[in-house]
Amino acid sequence: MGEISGEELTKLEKMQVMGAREEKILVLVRLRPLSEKEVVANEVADWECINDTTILYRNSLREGSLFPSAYTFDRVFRGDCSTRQVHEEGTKQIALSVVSGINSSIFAYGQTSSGKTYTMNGITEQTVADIFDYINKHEERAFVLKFSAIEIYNEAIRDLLSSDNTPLRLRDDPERGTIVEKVMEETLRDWNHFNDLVSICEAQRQIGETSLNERSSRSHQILRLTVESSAREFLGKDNSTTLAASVNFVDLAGSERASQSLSAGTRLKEGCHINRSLLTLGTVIRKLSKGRNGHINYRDSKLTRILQPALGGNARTAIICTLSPARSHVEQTRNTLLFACCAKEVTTKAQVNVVMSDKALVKHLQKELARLENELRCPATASSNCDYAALLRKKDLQIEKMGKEIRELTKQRDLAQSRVEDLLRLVGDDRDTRKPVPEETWDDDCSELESSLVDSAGRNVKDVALDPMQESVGDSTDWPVEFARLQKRIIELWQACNVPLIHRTYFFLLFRGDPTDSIYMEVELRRLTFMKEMFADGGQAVANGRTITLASSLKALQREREKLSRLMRRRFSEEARERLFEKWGIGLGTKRRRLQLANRLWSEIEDMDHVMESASIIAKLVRFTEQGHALKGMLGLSFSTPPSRRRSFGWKNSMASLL
Ligand SMILES: Nc1ncnc2c1ncn2[C@@H]1O[C@H](COP(=O)(O)OP(=O)(O)OP(=O)(O)O)[C@@H](O)[C@H]1O
Repeated sequence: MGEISGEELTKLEKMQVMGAREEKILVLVRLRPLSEKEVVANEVADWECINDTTILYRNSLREGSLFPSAYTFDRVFRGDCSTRQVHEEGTKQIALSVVSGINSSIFAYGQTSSGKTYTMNGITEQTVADIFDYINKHEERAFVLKFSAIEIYNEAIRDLLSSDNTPLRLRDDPERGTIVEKVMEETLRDWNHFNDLVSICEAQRQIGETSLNERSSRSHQILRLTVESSAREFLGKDNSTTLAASVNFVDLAGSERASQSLSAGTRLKEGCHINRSLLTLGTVIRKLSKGRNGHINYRDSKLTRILQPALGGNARTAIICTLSPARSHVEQTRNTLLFACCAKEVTTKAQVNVVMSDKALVKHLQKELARLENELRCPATASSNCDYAALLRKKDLQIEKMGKEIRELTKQRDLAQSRVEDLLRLVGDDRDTRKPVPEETWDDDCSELESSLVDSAGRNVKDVALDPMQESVGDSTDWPVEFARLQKRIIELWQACNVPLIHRTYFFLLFRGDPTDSIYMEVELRRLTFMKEMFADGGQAVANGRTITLASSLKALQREREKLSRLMRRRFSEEARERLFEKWGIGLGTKRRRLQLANRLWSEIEDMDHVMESASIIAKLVRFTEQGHALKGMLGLSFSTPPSRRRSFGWKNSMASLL
């Protein structure tokens, strides 16, 4: 086992090789028996599981018909079912996906005292026992298990394996999504070690007292087990690959209203936070249940940020909704069932997560590239009867895919640059805000903008491509139609995000509908969607000490227009300028005509003639036409161009060393 250390794994390149598997969240309902306290209080059990999938409210006649009396889920468990049965017949298959490299999450949701902790403790224990059992039966693979545990209490994250109470921070990692910074991760030695760690967590978890449940857990708890495995046969060899995935066990705090647990003082404060997190969880689930359209507010609470992959992302998910059968809890029970009904409409897209070693990945890509290039050169040998154009098209698409993979690899090698920095660079460089730049330096500005374009296209492929919530280019076979759709969407987003006009112009003129352009279109679309979301979310970011907001990008855009207007005097003769003013309806007697024209460029984005004309003017101003072809080559996927002839950028140098 020691051969694949955690450190070693961080050096490996991660790749998702299999197509995503889309499936609905598995929703289970578990009814607990009446508690002793409820029996003593002469409570009546009003809920009954009438078969394996349906739960019935038996008191509906007395209550009238305002609510449905029967609810159907993937599986319902009666009060006398054991947790083992819930695991075996409900969660086991999903939880155990983790050994095959598929992320999974098991949640317990329900009001206080309904049995969440009781259920999750058992499910966690049995899953870990199953994993150890699996490991014992698969000696041909070497496994590493890592365990971490956090709680979210009053919207502060605490490490349950550490006695340090300092709240942990969340960070958006371009590679791994939202991560909890500095969380302790213990490598599990054996079953006893696991039990020791769980005991530490239990002791650390905040326990409060409410009138509903004397040992009510007031925090959300997330236990995470990461499983990595490699075939022993290939360990340490060039072609070694590792499966890596995590399973989350999530025991949520009670979903009841703060008022209902007769909370006061500290308890009331807790209740508000708990409700805020659960409210966001409810909103996210409700929105997702209606499809993925529109903004999903994952970022509104720590809980949903951390659990984003489990809620519609790269994971298999099961939610166990726990219920008390007591009549006095009917309102909360219905709320829980409503949540469960929404949850069963939500789909996730799990993938097998394969980690490849540097060498294995490069070797694989080189081989594949050579094969594709060979087939392109000699199509007849590839298939004598098939349609040559169709073959070319297929190969083009494959090459695009390969290019994407290669750039993913280079991205890994350049972790120093974060996605936000890349985005900020594109929004515009406002280092020159304090002193105006003389016209003589304009060409430098252009090349700087040009570099940022190349840089962003080269570096952002993987992080944007991995975001499951982003819009995707899809597999449309009708490329011209798809191209027009993407182009329109990108132009709209440029406008919405105040993207510099030179960037728009370069991009617009370079990518004119060639099928191999699709990868750039995809990157651009996703990058812009992310940027728009960032702005929409309140939107500011800091890079190199500079803050960029929607407002500052607008200012930068205005400065760019002013620079362009100054450049018109240098690049166009007076006669040419006058022709342009006339064409653009700018009165020759009016003031600041050049600025008027600059202000109109790229302003009517619905009109493609206007867009084309704007791009053509800017291209002349920045002498883009002379550099166009070279620039496209520099964007990184021109396989036929020897690396030495390309302009040199950091990430491309590292690429050259790989190939
Ligand atoms: N299915 C069950 N069978 C028997 N007893 C159960 C069952 N579910 C829960 N209980 C008991 O009910 C009580 C409350 O359960 P538990 O603490 O798990 O509730 P909870 O939903 O986690 O509450 P809280 O949100 O306040 O933490 C415990 O004493 C537990 O042993």
